[in-house]
Order: sequence, then C-alpha cells, then structure tokens
Amino acid sequence: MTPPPLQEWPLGPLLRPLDRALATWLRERDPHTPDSLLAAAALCAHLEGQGHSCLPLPALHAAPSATLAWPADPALDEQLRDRLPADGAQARDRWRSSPWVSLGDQGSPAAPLVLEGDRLYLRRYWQTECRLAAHLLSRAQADVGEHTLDRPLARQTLAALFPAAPGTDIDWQRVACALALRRRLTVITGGPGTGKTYTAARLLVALHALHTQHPGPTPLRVGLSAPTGKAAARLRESIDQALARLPGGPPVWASALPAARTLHSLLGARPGTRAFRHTAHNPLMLDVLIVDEASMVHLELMTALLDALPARTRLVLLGDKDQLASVEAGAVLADLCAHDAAYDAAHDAAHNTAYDTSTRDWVDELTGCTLPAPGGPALAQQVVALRQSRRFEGAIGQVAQAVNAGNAAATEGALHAPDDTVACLRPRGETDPALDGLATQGRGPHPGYGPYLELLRQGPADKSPAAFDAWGLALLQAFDRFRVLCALREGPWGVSGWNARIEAALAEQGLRVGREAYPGRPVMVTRNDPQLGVFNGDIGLTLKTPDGQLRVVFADCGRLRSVAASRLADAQTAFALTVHKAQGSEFEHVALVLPERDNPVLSRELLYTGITRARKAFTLVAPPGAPLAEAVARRTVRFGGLGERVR
Ligand SMILES: Nc1ncnc2c1ncn2[C@@H]1O[C@H](COP(=O)(O)OP(=O)(O)OP(=O)(O)O)[C@@H](O)[C@H]1O
Repeated sequence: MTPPPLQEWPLGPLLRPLDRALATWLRERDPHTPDSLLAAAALCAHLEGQGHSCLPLPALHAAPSATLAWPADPALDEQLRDRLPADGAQARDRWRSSPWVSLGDQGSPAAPLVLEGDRLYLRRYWQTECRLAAHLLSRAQADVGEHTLDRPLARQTLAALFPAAPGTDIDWQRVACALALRRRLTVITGGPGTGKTYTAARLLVALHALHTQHPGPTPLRVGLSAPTGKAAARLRESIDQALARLPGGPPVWASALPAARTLHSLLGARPGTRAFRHTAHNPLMLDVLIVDEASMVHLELMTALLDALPARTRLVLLGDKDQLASVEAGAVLADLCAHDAAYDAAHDAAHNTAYDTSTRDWVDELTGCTLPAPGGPALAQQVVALRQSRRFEGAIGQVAQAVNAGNAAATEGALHAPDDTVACLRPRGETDPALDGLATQGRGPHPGYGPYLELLRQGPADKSPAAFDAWGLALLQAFDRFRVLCALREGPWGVSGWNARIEAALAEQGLRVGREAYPGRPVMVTRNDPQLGVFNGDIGLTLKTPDGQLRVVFADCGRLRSVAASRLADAQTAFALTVHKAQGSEFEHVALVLPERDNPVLSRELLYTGITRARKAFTLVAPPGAPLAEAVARRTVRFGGLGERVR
C-alpha cells in the first residue's frame, strides 16, 4: 500500500509550526523522503518540545497519542500505528536509503536525524546526550582521591564532622562526603530538609582541612551555583547557616566564600545565544563546584557545565530526584538516580543498595560504616540518597510521601490530618467566595496576601532611600510568605485566572490595580536579560519610589536592587505561578490549585513539587471533579537514553 501524502496524516493541528517546518525542509531538499520519515522527524521535534530527547519508536507504536501526550484518540492511534515503523529494525529497513538518518555514529555526520536502536533523535540531542554520558562516566570512574588523599586525615575529619549517633548504623551524610572525596562527581539526592546542603557545607569543611594540610598553589577555589537566582540565594543562605552552626562557629574561610550564582551567570551566558563564555577552551577555574536544585538542570545546560569544568574539579550535584524535571529536554538528575528505582518500588529498609565492593571498602576505611554491597553500575557508586527529613516530618511530609508512593487513598487520608498544617479546600465552583478568602486572608493562622497588602499600604517609614530599601526588603519577605501555585497556565483554575481573581480580590481591599505596571504588582521575569541583571524566574515587586518612579525591586544577597518597570518587557504578574516556575523556591504557605478536568500535565511529580514548596502549611484547592487520583497515578516520563548510557 502506498502511504498517503503527509498533509493527509492525522498530525496537523497538534504539531507546532516548528515541527512541521522540519518535515517541510526535509521534503524540499529530498522529495523522495518517505512520508513515514517526515512524520517521525516532525514528531521527534514535537517530543523535544515536551522535554524528551528522543522519539521511542516502540512506545509510539504501542500507544501513539499517550506517548505524544495528545488527547486519547483511537482513530488517530490506529492510523499512526499503521503508518509508522514499529521499532528500530523496521525503521532501518524503511529509511535505509534516506540521507537524513544516520545509524548511531555510522553514516553522514551531517544527517539531521540519528537512529540508535529503537530511538530516533534530532542529531543535536543525540550528540549532547552522548557527550554528557561520557563526561559523567569519566568523572564517576576516575580514581583521584583513592591515590592522593590523606586518608587518616580524611577519616579523622569526617569523624569530627559527623559524630556517630547512637543507634544509627550508617550515617549517609558522612558516606556522601566520603564518596565526594574519592571521585570528581557526587550526586546527593533527597527530599526537602534531608540535609543535602548541610552535607555539602561539611564537605567544604573537610576539603578545606585537607587542602590546608596539603596546600596547592592557590587557596581552595569553591563555586556555588543553582539554576535560578532564588535557588542560588537559598543555597548560599543554607551553606552559611550550616557553617555558622559548626561547634567552633563559622570557619575563617567562610567569609571568603563566593556568592552563589545562577548556572547561566557562572558559565557566562552570551545574550541572545545559547553559547557561553566558559567552555572547554576557557574553563571555570574551580576546585569544587556545588550545584543545588540539580533536578532543574536540563540536558544541554548540564552538558555545557561539564564541558566548561576541568577534569580535576570536584562536582557535587544536590537535588530531589522526585521533583519535576526542567521544562527543556532531559531529566538528568532522575536518570543519574534511576538505579534507585528498585528502592522506590520496594520501599523496604534497604537504602542506597547499588554499591560495589570497592566503594564499600573505601567508605569503610573513611567512615567505619559498612555498606550493603550487592554491586551496581559505575555511576551509582557516586550517588547517595538521603531519606531522613529533618524539617518535613509532619503532615506536609506525609502528603508528599503518599503522592510519591503513588497512593491516592493515602494522599486523601493525609490531606485530612488532624492538625491544620494541611487541608483540602473543595470550592463549589469558580465563584465560591472561599477562594478569594484563601488568597487574601489565608487559612486560619496561615497567611494569604493580606500581610503583604497591609505592609504595602503602610509605605516606607520616611522618604529616605534607606527607608525605601528596608520597606522593599520587608515587602519581598511578606510576599514570599504565601504563593498560589497552579498546575495549568490558562483558564479559571490556571495561572491567568488566579492572577485575575487575586488582583480583583485585593483591589476590593485597596490595591490600586492597573492594566500594566501598578504599585504592588508582583512580577516574574520570563526572559534572561543580563544587561538589566534579571533572569528568567526572578521575582520582583513593582513599587513607587519616593521620587515617584515605578521600579521593580528584587532582593539580591540581602540588598535591594531595582529596575525601571518600563524597561522590564518580559515579565508577568506573579500572585499565581505554575508549579514549574516555583521550583527552587519555598513559601510558608502554599495553595496548590488543581483544574476541574484531567490533563496530561498533571502528574505525581507535579503534585510532589507543589506540595514540597510549602514550609509550614499546605492547602490543596480541588474544584468539583478535580482529578487528584489521576494525577497521583500518572508518572512523568521523559524519553531519552541518558539513563541507559550511564549504566
Ligand atoms: N546531621 C544533622 N544534624 C543536625 N541537623 C541537621 C543535620 N542535617 C541537616 N540538619 C538540619 O536540617 C535542616 C535541613 O537541612 P538542609 O537545609 O541541609 O536540607 P536540604 O536537604 O538541603 O533541604 P532543601 O532541599 O529544602 O534545601 C537544617 O536546619 C539543617 O541544619
């Protein structure tokens, strides 16, 4: 049977113009290109737009619309199944003579598509994935500490930093430090409050102690970084707190620690391009780099980071593997921790069980802890999961745990805990006044935006710049006490609807809301602008200065920085944010809004990420029909080959 022309394929309305442009480009250059290849190329680009680095042919064949996250459509499924190759073998057969596809690294390096096994890649993502896997493996395997480390000193330092607690057999924080002393890559994963930053701070103490005994030509050069400005500021704050709590107070070198920077700023992002100033030819001169919120680092950014990091630099990635991955392609942290899935499935007492004998011997020598050692892949030797939360054990932690375990009944149960830290608000509909009440007054003792509005009304203590700065900082703090997070962007239960609702409710209480910038309007920056010094995800407040200008103020390492509101072209109102945009931030009280109907973006990871943004109180807003059970059951899948490459 001759396949129908591409325009008759059931793809049209759901593809982006960009996806179609790729197919058109290929066809124009080679009119003999099989339509199945044109369609597969367009779908591959489409999946990249959804955060996948490849198109898995067997999954697409088994469940086309589900794989593409399109609405269920049995007719479309049947047509796609009939027309596309079922797997890599069929694809190789059908596309053998096309100049557009190379088979792995065989064939033309100019071919824009790469078929590797059952996966079809856009070449750029295939190359990036291969390069990243090579970087990660070589860092995780290179024995550096094993030959050069002063082991008695390391053992003694770790013993002092992590005194054995009675009744605990393995101190995983101590183990994480021991592993970080051994190789040039360590991954420390764990939920909120499991002590990742505490561990990193103590690792810095150990590294300084070892460096002082065996000094190099320069003092220890430390870098602190995170994907967003907010997360970077939190990292530095937590490191400072952890160092201040050391028995002898903060070490002398603590005052010389650099400010934590966003990864884009650390790498020297070139405005308007995807390129960075720091590359393999102009590397970052660091001895150790700590990167927090690593779950938000996408494939290309992680690769750019590793390209720019000399082989001798120790890289420590901190993050929560269960959180949403970045919106861009790749789920690097989750892939690095994928060997841990067995633990997650069984959830038994075993803990970090993928170590081999050599790792076990190393940890035993440095810490005296005896690890279970059933063996595991190379990269797993440098991964530690911390599972004991130190500030997240109450009701919020239980809801998060139930969601993570995929247990809808336990989630419902945990939402009705006897204390008031968690609650589920079930409005009768969009106009239920309880919703406005939640946004303005909060819930019980847990704040809404009321305290922010009150402080805004009070204004600065006097007309001096110092008073304005103090007021601006206090407002930023008050604003950060509460946040509405939505699963969706649009609609009455999405970010746009909630921003409008909150503006209207606050206007009734005295906020002078305007169409564009108005005093009190919180904004989120939506595009990096290094010249203005603002980055995607930064949150600021629009305020009237004593001389009558409208400026957007941001907190910058405890100081106020401001930008004329008229110059901030790419920004949106930020009373409500998507859960994605709130990653890396925490708020005292979080209201997480579900939509009325199921949507493919609703997933376990999205709920977990939303819930774990709450420090003290969490309110789930579940309108009639809200698909809580569906969301808990749905796992975010990221198609890609990184996990396999590093195993
Ligand atoms: N071994 C420990 N002994 C005592 N307190 C600890 C220990 N580990 C962590 N803590 C405390 O637990 C709290 C949470 O630790 P930390 O901030 O390091 O967690 P985290 O995993 O980095 O959290 P988040 O993901 O939210 O940033 C902090 O107050 C920290 O001082």
